[in-house]
Amino acid sequence: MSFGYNFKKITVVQPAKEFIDSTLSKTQRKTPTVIHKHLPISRIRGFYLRKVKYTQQNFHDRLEMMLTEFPRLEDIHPFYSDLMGVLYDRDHYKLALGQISTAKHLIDAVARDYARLLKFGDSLYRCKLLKTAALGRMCTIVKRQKANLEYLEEVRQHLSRLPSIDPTARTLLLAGFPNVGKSSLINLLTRADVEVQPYAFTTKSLYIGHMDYKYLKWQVIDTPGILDHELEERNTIEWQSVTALAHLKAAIVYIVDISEQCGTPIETQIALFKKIKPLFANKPVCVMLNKIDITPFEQLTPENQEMINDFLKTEGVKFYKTSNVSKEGIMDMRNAACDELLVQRVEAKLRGRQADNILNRVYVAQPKSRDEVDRPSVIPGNAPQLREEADARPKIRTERDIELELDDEYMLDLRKTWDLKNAEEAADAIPEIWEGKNITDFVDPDIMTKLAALEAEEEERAKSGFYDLGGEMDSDDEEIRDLAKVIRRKRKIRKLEERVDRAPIGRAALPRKNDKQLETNMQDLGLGEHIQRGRGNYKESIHRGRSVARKRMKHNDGDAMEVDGDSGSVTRSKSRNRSQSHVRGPARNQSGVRPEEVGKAEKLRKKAQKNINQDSRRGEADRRFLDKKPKHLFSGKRGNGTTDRR
Ligand SMILES: Nc1nc2c(ncn2[C@@H]2O[C@H](COP(=O)(O)OP(=O)(O)OP(=O)(O)O)[C@@H](O)[C@H]2O)c(=O)[nH]1
Ligand SMILES: [Mg+2]
Repeated sequence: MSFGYNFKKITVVQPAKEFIDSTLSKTQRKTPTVIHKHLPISRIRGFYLRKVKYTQQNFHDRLEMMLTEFPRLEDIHPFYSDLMGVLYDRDHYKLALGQISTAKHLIDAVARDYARLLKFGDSLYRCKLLKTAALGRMCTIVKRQKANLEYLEEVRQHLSRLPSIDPTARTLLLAGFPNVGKSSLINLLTRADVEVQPYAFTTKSLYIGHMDYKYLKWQVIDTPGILDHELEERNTIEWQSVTALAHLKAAIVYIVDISEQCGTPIETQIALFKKIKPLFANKPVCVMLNKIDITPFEQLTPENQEMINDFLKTEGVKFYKTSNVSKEGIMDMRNAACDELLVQRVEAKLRGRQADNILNRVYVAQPKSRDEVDRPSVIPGNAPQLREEADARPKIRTERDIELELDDEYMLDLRKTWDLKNAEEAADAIPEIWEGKNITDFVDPDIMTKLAALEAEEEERAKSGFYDLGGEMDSDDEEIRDLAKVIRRKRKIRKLEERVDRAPIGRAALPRKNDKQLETNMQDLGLGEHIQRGRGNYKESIHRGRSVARKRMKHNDGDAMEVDGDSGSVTRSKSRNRSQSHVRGPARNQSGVRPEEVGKAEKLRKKAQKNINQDSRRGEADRRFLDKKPKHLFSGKRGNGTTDRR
């Protein structure tokens, strides 16, 4: 709606029960849930106080939102104010909002009282009881608003479906008895598709349609029919029409069915017009004598003709004989009504202060000739001579001319235009500066000679066949590679075989790291290298060949060969695993650190971790949903069972 009312965007009003459920559930979800009686009492109090405050805040916010979103009857256009008054009962509406406001204050008061009481709570149990009482009282207050909330929701739904009538726009308002052809007319004038039926009270509420006239936008409003009786006896349906007639500054089109097909005598229709005429004060009024296709004016009974002739004498009202079926007179009537309204609106605007203000600000310039003298254009006498001189002057050869002349060979040289004291300096090199240093200062003056020498050397090498050797070595290379492949394969096979031999049956190999302590002990005893991995009993560990062999080799001991015995050429450890362990790098916390600084690094690591550990200690607020969809939050409506689990 362009005029500032947005009745369509009011938030849904939940029924009391759902309102309470969702608010309590929110408290449950958003506040800590674990407290212990051994904790300091201040913490216990804070825990429950938070729950009370949080619930109050939520109730408060939701109620406050209702109060701000539902329009206040005093603040909106009188048309809407009255229409809402008629449709929803002004008193009921105001009372409902008033009670919501009271409920809001009561909830605030409850929270305040219990917050005070909670300060004296001396045990978890008492604090909990106080919290329960506070929440319970708040819920009771909301529960009492059940009827109001339901009513407001109905109002909200109805409001959102009200036609978007702009009370200030250019409007044609159709009025008359039921069944005279108002809806037929709006369907003719606009694209509104209002229901047309041959019985009374087809239209039961206001309808709006839009049309263009004189490049302006117009709204046409169809109203329910009005019966001829006293104001007090009118029903809600009729009252809507009366409200529109009373408050909208529109051109009124009053329709009279002269064929009496609608079931109402002409006399009654004219009587109604006279009765509601005060509502038309200061508005352009057109009367349509409708359905002339059924009964033309001439075929009316003499009494009726006379009555209408009398009626025609009414001052300030224009009459048109029309038919919605043959469309006779419809456009004349519409144009006249619109024109009249336009004139009236312009006059009203000019009367207002706003128009004055605009005229004061706008100045419309109206040029006037200063005298009657004829002033033809003048060409100075020496003009041809000046032109000749200009032509005779030698032409300047521009850079563009040169470019066109030279075509591809052209090079833009901006230096030639430089105006220097010594003209030859124009071609000087300009020092190139990079990071505050002159680049030429860093150029090796002999770089070119050095490069030449290098190139000469390269050439020499190429000539002497230095680079040709590569191809010949290829065959040798391949042999070595093949051999390496065979060796690698053999090694792999042997490794696998050994593993098969040595695998303890039914017992997992003990990972080495678990034996740290024992290992060091063994090392202290000088047995470090003899730990038999994967076996439990270290005392029974066998001496392997390699380490001994190595030691002896260190001492140049000839007996080394004898220890292995089986092979004369290769000295090999009996444990392949062991023999390859030294290939693994140092421990992760030692790699990249100097050995003497390992301790220090470890200390630093622990220190850095300390704060993190302290901060991430799990507390009561670390609420985790082990169950991602806790039943009580997702299981929808509850049955008749207890609700005390909150
Ligand atoms: N012959 C004829 N019938 C018409 C004319 N205008 C309306 N009607 C008929 O009159 C009947 C009532 O027309 P509506 O347009 O529904 O009348 P209404 O004033 O909107 O009636 P309510 O909505 O009940 O107040 C319908 O059957 C129309 O076809 C007309 O100019 N000539
Ligand atoms: Mg109608």
